[in-house]
Amino acid sequence: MKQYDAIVIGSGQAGGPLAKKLALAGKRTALIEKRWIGGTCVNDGCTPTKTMVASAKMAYMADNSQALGVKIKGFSVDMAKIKKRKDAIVHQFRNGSQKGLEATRNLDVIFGEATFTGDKTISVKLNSGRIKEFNADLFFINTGAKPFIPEIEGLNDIDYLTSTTIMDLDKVPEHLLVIGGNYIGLEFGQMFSRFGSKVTIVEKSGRIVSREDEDVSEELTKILQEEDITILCNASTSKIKKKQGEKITATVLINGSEKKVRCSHVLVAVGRVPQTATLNLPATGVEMDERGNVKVNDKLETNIKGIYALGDVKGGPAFTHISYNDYTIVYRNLVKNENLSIKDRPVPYCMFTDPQLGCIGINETEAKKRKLNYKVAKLPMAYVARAIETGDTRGFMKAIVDPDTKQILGATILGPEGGETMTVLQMAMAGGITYDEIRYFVFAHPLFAESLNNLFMAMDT
Ligand SMILES: Cc1cc2nc3c(=O)[nH]c(=O)nc-3n(C[C@H](O)[C@H](O)[C@H](O)COP(=O)(O)OP(=O)(O)OC[C@H]3O[C@@H](n4cnc5c(N)ncnc54)[C@H](O)[C@@H]3O)c2cc1C
Ligand SMILES: NC(=O)c1ccc[n+]([C@@H]2O[C@H](COP(=O)([O-])OP(=O)(O)OC[C@H]3O[C@@H](n4cnc5c(N)ncnc54)[C@H](O)[C@@H]3O)[C@@H](O)[C@H]2O)c1
Repeated sequence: MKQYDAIVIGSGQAGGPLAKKLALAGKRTALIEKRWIGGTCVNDGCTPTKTMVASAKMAYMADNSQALGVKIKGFSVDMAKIKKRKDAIVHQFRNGSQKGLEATRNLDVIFGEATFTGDKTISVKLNSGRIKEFNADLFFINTGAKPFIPEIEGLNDIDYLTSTTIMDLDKVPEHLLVIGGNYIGLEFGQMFSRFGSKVTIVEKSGRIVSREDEDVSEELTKILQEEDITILCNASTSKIKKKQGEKITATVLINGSEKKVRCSHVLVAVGRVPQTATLNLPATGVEMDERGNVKVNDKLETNIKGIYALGDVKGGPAFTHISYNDYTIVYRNLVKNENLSIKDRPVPYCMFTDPQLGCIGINETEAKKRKLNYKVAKLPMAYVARAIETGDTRGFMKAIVDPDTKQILGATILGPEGGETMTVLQMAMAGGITYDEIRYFVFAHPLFAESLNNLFMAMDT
């Protein structure tokens, strides 16, 4: 059995950089990956989707160019070329990372699936079919998550799509039924609508993006409906049927009444589950919660000393930047002897619909729930000079502030480049810049960020 100082399982957004840094710090390290370097973000998540969102935006702009005085006649969408461009960017990112890892001294990159067989001992089924055993003092689990497939009668009888397989299509679906109305459902729903599909979104809750404030759901619903996307809320798919050579018929229950939706493709986008099943964690004594997430403390250590879990596999906010931040915390604590924790770290996020939805801190719903003394600043994008000039006034800026301390408690920016404007407020929050200072802050004109003056000006003191 080969012995390492450290074994990292999974080359996600934490695993790859952590393995490299541990090896460079002098620890004999192995990185075990069952599929591709870069994990979900690079291969099935952020990189390919945002590449395709860019193509969809181009189609939208071509379709709406007349309003800005530019006529684009007879544009068309070449799905095969969109896929080819996406694949090239994914390969560039993946291969670049792999080369960097393989060239790192002290680091072995091993392609195969890891399973615990005993205390801090794993067996790896190599891609060649051979099995090897390894042990180490330190383990880092970064095995991520995969799409959750709900039990729906008839679903397994069709070639349903997931967020991974939908990006392999080289033809535009005629009618895409999307089950789930949050990040994945909305990003893909809008993207394929812009490519030319008819899109129907079926959402179980009373509204899409149901974790956001109601006005955000309302505005985004309006925006998507303006693009002819059908949104069915309080809706669940009870049955799916497909006769040979015919379309798929989905039976959707909306507030108890039945509706038949005939479609050509079904995308399942109802959340993700941790990839812990094949790890056999009980063999090394690591505890999981009832959903299979690895339980960790604020320093990302499991109940077994020396075994850590990072990224999506531990549950909680599932974003690339959170997984990457997990790596920096674990690395700095172990190698730089710091005393960092994930407690109270900011969790910004941006949904890449168009317009984007960028969020940081608490929203109004949360402020109410916590019975805080708060005020709301809100500015429609229709009042933002940059939005008017560029011809896109959809959405609004909203911030929650503490009227006593003048601190910003949270912000939701639904608008063009909403993620970037949200980040300006995130920096203000981190630096303790108050909203009354932002009122009179000098921003370059005419940026979206400049309108943060007006956002806080519109509030009474
Ligand atoms: C369609 C889509 C779009 C997304 N867009 C965004 C976005 O815009 N912004 C954002 O912040 N987040 C986005 N996310 C979420 C983001 O991709 C994840 O939160 C992020 O990749 C974190 O992953 P991770 O580091 O936990 O592990 P992952 O990246 O999931 O990597 C886990 C790795 O472990 C490997 N593995 C699993 N089990 C084993 C085993 N037993 N042995 C060996 N290897 C194993 C897997 O093959 C995989 O490579 C998106 C996700 C999806 C699905
Ligand atoms: N831009 C980004 O940062 C980004 C983009 C894509 C994905 N992600 C990450 O990927 C994760 C998974 O995204 P997701 O959208 O699949 O999951 P999600 O958990 O965010 O949303 C799932 C949605 O499906 C609904 N739903 C659940 N069961 C349903 C059913 N049977 N019928 C209809 N609707 C149902 C839920 O109410 C919810 O609105 C997210 O947690 C997110 O962190 C992030």
